[in-house]
Amino acid sequence: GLGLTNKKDDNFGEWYSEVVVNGEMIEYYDISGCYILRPWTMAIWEIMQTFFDAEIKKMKIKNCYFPVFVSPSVLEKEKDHIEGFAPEVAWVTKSGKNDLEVPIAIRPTSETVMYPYYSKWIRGHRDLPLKLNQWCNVVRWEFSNPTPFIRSREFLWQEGHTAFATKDEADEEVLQILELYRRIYEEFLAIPVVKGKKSELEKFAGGLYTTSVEAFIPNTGRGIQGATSHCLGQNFAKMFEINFENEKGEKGMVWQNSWAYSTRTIGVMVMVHGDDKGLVLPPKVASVQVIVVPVPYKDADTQAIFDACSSTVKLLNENGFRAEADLRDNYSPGWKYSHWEMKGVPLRIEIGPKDMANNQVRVVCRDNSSKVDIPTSNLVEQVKDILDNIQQRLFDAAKQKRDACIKVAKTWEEFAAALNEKKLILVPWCDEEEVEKDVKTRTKGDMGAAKTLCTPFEQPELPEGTLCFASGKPAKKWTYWGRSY
Ligand SMILES: O=C1CCCN[C@@H]1CCCn1cnc2ccccc2c1=O
Repeated sequence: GLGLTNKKDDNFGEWYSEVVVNGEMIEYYDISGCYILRPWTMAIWEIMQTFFDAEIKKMKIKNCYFPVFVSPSVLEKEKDHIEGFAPEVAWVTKSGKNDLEVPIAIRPTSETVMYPYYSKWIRGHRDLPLKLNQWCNVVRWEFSNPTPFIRSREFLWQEGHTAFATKDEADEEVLQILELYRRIYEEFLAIPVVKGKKSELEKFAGGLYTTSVEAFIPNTGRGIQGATSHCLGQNFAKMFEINFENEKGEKGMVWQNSWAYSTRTIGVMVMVHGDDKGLVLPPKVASVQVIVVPVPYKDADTQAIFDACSSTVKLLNENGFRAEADLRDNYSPGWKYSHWEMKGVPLRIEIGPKDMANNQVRVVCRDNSSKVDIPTSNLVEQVKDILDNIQQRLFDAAKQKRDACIKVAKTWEEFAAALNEKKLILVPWCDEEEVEKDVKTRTKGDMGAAKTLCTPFEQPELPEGTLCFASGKPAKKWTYWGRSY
């Protein structure tokens, strides 16, 4: 049959795998950790890409494309950048039957691919700022449990790599990009995120500081890094000798940023909004926002009903909506309802003989199953309002659920209890790396250790004398902790 065999609140992992397959987003592939992205997924990716690409073009950031292959010499340019990641690098060692003289790496990220050329292209201050982005795939040969969209050996992303004459310019862009990532999540995917700064332990080791938008999955009680915007400082400029002559003729190193979001965003959206009937797509990213289904009746004028469906689709498409009609004559209306609910289409319009007679249509919302009959006279206006309401309802519901998972803890006992309750935990912390490592050790287990997720830019009041939840030392900041993906 059509329905899901797994329930979201019973066995989340199986539910998730079933929903992305039954919703026709993913097809499993014969190489572990690799997934086929079907059109239903690519349409969502392209809608986000259209928004983000237009926004970075407004910032005078240009798209480019660098090779997927990296020579070992540049990849291993800087030990501390690559050491932790080396096991994840995939290598090409042969062509045909012959071994390659020197193995070639597949890009896991493109700093080392691009920056030797940044060094060549940047001579004087007039060459700055250099702001490039690329839409591409990257490969990281991960070993922990692969999960469609969330953790795969190959994924699609955009990676921005910018170089400035001053730190101020870099600092400003880091936050501009982070705001775009917040908009991707909150305005398109209807997912609340926290903007903040990563700890020294969790940041990108090759950079100066890392900012991120952090989401949360209530069903598993795990935080998930939604997207990152790093200030690299002058670390890579030093490594790759990217310097320039400023106005006064002095030599200086550039200040750089790098930032990315990936197809992981889509997995977060499925996890947050999906239910036991399948996917639930926010209208802003739904490739089909409205599905029109004819409800023919034995002696009714079936052709007239089909024509009404087609003209309804035409009217909605002319007004900027993404609508389709399911006129297949080999499936019943009931079958079609389940099918498009599984695929998460936000709005269904049913047209039967009664609707025809009353010049109305029956509208059903996917998120809360509400049904309403609306006159065909101002259909476009009503559909616009209903889709906007669905978008807002999905965000409000996700935010309410996420906020209900937030727990403030001031002592170790409160922290440990909250962790067991799968909470997102906000604590006063002394900001000492040793303490962070100690918490990881103390919370190690088959569920994974607790770690810092981010220090939110929005800091609650921290009264004088507040002590760190873990070390008892004077607390310096409020920080979100939890288990994570
Ligand atoms: O996040 C971003 C944003 C986009 C550009 N890259 C940065 C940092 C990537 C960090 N990283 C992550 N996995 C890796 C895996 C293998 C080799 C190197 C790396 C690596 O440098």
